[in-house]
Amino acid sequence: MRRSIATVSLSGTLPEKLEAIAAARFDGVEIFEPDLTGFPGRPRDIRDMAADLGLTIELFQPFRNAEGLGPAAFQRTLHRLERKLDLMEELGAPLMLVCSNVEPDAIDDDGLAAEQLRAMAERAGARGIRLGYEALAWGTHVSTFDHAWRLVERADHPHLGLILDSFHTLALPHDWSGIADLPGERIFFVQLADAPRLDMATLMLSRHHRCLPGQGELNVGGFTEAVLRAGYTGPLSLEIFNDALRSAPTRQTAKDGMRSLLHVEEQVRRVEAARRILSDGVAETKSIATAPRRVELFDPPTPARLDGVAFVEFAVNHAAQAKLADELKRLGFRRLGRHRSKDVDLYGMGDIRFVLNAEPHSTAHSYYLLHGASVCAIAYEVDDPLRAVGRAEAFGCPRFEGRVGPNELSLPGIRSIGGELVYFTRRRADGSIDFETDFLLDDGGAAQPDAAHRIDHIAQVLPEGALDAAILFHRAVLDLEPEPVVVLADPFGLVRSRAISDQRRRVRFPLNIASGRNTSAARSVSTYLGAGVHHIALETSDLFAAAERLRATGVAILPIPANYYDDLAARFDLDEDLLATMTRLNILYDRQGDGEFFQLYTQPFEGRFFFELVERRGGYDQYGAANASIRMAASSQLGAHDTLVG
Ligand SMILES: O=C(O)c1ccc(O)c(O)c1
Ligand SMILES: [Mg+2]
Repeated sequence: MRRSIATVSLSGTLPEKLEAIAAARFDGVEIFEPDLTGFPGRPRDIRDMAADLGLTIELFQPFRNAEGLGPAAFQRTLHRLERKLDLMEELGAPLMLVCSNVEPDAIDDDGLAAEQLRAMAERAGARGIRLGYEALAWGTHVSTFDHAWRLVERADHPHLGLILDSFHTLALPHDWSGIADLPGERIFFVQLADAPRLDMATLMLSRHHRCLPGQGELNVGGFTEAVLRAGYTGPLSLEIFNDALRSAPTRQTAKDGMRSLLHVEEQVRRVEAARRILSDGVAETKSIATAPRRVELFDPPTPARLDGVAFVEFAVNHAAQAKLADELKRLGFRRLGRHRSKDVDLYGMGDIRFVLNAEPHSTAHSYYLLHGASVCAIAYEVDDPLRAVGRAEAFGCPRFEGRVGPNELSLPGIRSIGGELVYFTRRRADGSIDFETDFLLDDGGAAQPDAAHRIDHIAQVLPEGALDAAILFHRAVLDLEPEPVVVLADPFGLVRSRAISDQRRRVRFPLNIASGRNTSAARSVSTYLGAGVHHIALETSDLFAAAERLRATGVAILPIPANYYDDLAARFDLDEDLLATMTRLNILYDRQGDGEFFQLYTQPFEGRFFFELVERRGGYDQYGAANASIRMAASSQLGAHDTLVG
């Protein structure tokens, strides 16, 4: 598959954009006219620049409000067209995007529009240039792909074809199943963009909130599969109008764009596979469903099976190491061992493993210097760690090789987008996890019942604008799926939160973005330079027993106001004794259908992160979003130092 991107998708000057696009290994580029008009050189300089970078200029766009015009206005269109064809000849662009007329006075006459498109195609054809007609979703008379196709078919000119754009096709409630029946050779170009489903005018959604495929909620994979089934063989080109990307780092956007296209290609394979299974046995649909595809698609190693979080690694110095160890012991963790060659301790409770890394001259140490005591790595338990790394590399993640001492294992790992490390490790037949061989294990200490047995979720805060990239990373690399966005109220602003998780809910990450400057999440990001783990929730089978134990060992629990419990009593029919116990133990509550959720929070560690204990009953599948605002308000009442992560 040839991969392309429109220059409007990136920030920067035109040369910066082209360099970033080439560095991310795109094959081609759509030149968006304002990028050219504002460039202090001639079109031929742009052609040379693209050629030097190994980029094909696929298309020049947009040519607007060209059809459905009265005679005088159409004469002006033809005049304008000739000037732009001059430009395109110099630019070396073979295809012009003509979008459907959006002027209120456009004439509603298909015959006229088709005739005018034909006249334009005749002019373009004389120069060896082709025109592609695209329906804008807010076009005055032509707003759907099938209407645009009827005009193209009626105009019947070899230099006129159809341009399909996933946004315009999928954003409207319009049946797009006919795409696969279009003649593929008449589809001249395909643009891809995703978007969230927001209740706003399509024009606003398109101009400001498009996002990379995989970051939004449109079925871009299904759309692309239909386009390829129609027999289309041209490039897939990203066209992302997005406010945040206009100011995001250019190279990062280009890299994310490539990851997104690769993700779409894999989605297409999945749609094809599902279609093949569906059509098995239905003879007449079988040939259509399994007609050989004409282009090759990205085929990465399949996702490894995710069985959970194997360990979480904290970057600490000696003082923080001792303090965190003390906190963990009060929570019920035991020291399980010490690293063979490094200043690193392993703590555990149930299946939970925390690594406290105070080794000087290590990646963890650099992380500590930059961010303070914080989570610097997360390791996943998978069935095949090397396949997991191979897949991540295929999606453009740099592999990480740490320093390995004698008798130590080299853990396969990658650097994640925020700079933290991601490791993959495997459980052995004897039940131990691979990475534990690096530790000289203690022989235990007094066994006590575990307060918690596994990690339920790890919540992270991300800088403004980083959520979409994080969603795409986890989706493409780890095959996690995003859950719906929720908005949480902090006393000093709003926090947008979107969780991503695997189907079996072995791994769950709520990702939080603070939109104000003063929310706890925003202050945490600015104080500690970047993203980070905000809290770790541990799952327990008996939160009430665990809470009593934490009280006894002196863990500082976040105090919850009495008003909250009055409100609970009003909202839910809860047993009075239960409510009294929850009040005493600062346990919060939520309900979803028959499912119930109990949770409590510890006070923040060094103002950086905290722990949560949760008990899920009866299939409760959320995170107590209703309680997050209570938590943020409650922690704002703590001492100034401790309020940072709220
Ligand atoms: O918003 C627009 O005007 C616009 C222009 C060109 C396109 O290809 C498109 O999808 C939208
Ligand atoms: Mg478009």
